[in-house]
Amino acid sequence: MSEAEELGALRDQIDAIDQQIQQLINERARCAQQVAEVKQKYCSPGDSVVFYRPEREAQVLRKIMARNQGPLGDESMARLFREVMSQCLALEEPLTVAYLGPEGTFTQQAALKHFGHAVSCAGQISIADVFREVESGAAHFGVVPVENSTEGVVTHTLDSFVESNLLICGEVTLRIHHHLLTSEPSASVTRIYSHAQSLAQCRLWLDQNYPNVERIAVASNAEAARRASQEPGAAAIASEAAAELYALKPVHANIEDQPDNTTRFLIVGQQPTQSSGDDKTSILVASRNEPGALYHVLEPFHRDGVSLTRIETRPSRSGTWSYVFFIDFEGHRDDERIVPLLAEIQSKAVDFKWLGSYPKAVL
Ligand SMILES: O=C(O)C(=O)C[C@]1(C(=O)O)C=C[C@@H](O)C=C1
Repeated sequence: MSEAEELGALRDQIDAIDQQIQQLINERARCAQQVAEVKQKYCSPGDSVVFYRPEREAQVLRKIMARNQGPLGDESMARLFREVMSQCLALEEPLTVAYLGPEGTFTQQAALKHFGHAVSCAGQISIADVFREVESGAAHFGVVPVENSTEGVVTHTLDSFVESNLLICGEVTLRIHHHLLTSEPSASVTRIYSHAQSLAQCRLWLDQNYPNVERIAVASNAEAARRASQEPGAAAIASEAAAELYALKPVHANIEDQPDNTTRFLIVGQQPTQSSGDDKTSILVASRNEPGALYHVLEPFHRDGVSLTRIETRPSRSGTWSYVFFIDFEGHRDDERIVPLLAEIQSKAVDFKWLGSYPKAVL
């Protein structure tokens, strides 16, 4: 057989398989439409129907990864299904997701990684605006950064939870790669723009490669890229998405000092999320300003063998030298062993707020 004949035979097979996949995807989409009707039928009058179900999505993606046998990798397969589910959900209800913008930020990438590309993303200029959009109902959900593996916690996000009644309904992590972007030859760069956190994450690389070039912190990496596209002699540290958006060249790729630089983002919404079987819970606890206060809050976790995944301390705004603790731990509020634990912590704390129980990040 000639090359053309061999390719022709294989491509006929691919066409036939595509036809089957297409039919099956539409069959799946019809099921999702029926699911939407059932949700509407059983929704109590006066309540709004909840179409997006983070716990079910996490379960679907986990099953896909567990049964995958290749040659496509588990994560690649899950990403394909992530998009299929995203389109199915859009048939039930088109979602608007507010994120910390502008367009081209890592938070937008995180939003698309979590929800897939069938949602409409609405970029906001601050974390407070993301919370406001969701609280007012202008957006169904919001996505905000909460911690970075090299730079630590995003304090604006934690502080927003003190005032807000929004609940965490998901988390997503993103490997952060920074690139030096410019439209000029790299030797003629006289200014480098980026967000302060990104400048910090590339500090050693900048010291070695651009020791005498001015570093200017701006509101976001996307804003840095926008400036680099307009000002002669300017470069930006930003993502590949920002490079595409502003037609800049990545003259140096992956310049972050820590190769495993990762940012964790939270999804916030109005409704509580049911247990997915592998969840995390976030709480806010204010304890008495006395010796051993933190120990008393944490002791029940140790005693019951519940793993803490994170603890952050923030000054409380209500009194000098008093603190609130943000605690993340493994388990769901409705889990048998978590119910009494939370009741005990609540009884000991001066102030207690459940911020949400949600599926651990799958992708
Ligand atoms: O199972 C549901 O509740 C659905 O609506 C179906 C489906 C899916 O496509 O699998 C779509 C949206 C939900 O967020 C979860 C899952």
